[in-house]
Amino acid sequence: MMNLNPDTLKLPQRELAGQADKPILRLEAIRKVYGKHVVLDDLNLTLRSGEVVAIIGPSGSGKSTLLRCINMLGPATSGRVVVGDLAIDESIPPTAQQLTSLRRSVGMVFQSFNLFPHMSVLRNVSLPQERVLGRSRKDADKRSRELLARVGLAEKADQYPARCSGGQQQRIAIARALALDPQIMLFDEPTSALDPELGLEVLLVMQELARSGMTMLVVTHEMNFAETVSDRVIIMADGKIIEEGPSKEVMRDPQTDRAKRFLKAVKDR
Ligand SMILES: Nc1ncnc2c1ncn2[C@@H]1O[C@H](COP(=O)(O)OP(=O)(O)OP(=O)(O)O)[C@@H](O)[C@H]1O
Repeated sequence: MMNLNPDTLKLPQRELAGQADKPILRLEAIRKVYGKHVVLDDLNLTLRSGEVVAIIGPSGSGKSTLLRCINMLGPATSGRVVVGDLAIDESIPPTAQQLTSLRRSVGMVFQSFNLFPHMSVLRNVSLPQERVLGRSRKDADKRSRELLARVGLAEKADQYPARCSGGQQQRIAIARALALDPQIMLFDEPTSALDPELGLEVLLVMQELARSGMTMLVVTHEMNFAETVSDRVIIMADGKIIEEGPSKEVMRDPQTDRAKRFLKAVKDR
């Protein structure tokens, strides 16, 4: 079986020159409270254009909640999310225009694929483009076929999702998110519902996406991904970022306090 081996699949240094300082996503003092339970505790985070950041941490540390705040699927209690030129105060209901801009700018891939079972694969990828971007069906279908080819599924376009494996369905979900030409892609444990072999297909697509320069924020338990594909690793616990740093530093040197905390966070899951 193929493997995401750090030595065989190490990416060439991606070209970030010229954009390295440009923040594309800024989270400012994000706080999320359920009753007395503080799930996100004044969290700050900045992603630069083209950066791939892996978030790891024990169950219940707030990783999914954070992603859901970024695209307002579950707004934070307070704080600000800035995506490119769009700034959203999480404590105020967004306008329809803000929400549309956000949905265009931020693509999201979930653990479950959430494809429409009664629509063909092609239609699943085309429909959001028509609804959100106002593309014609012809243009949307053309773009969908390009993206399905990019995720290795050109031949599945006219089939129904039920005829596709879990790994294929997740790759379709990635194509669907990419079809809106997002500035950032969020992934919430995209492989955890899949057998390792099918998960690998998805990871390889994500690796290709990272290589192409897409800005990505990825909640994952895939240590190989965090080590070989991401530029930076963030460790969350109790709604806070307890550690962060370049992947190689965090993942490679088991002697540092940082790495020990990281390993404990993963073991505690
Ligand atoms: N709707 C809700 N109402 C109350 N508490 C919630 C709600 N959604 C999440 N929580 C709590 O928020 C905390 C963080 O949950 P979250 O799903 O973000 O964690 P996580 O780090 O993604 O965990 P996992 O790795 O298990 O998915 C948990 O304690 C959870 O019980």
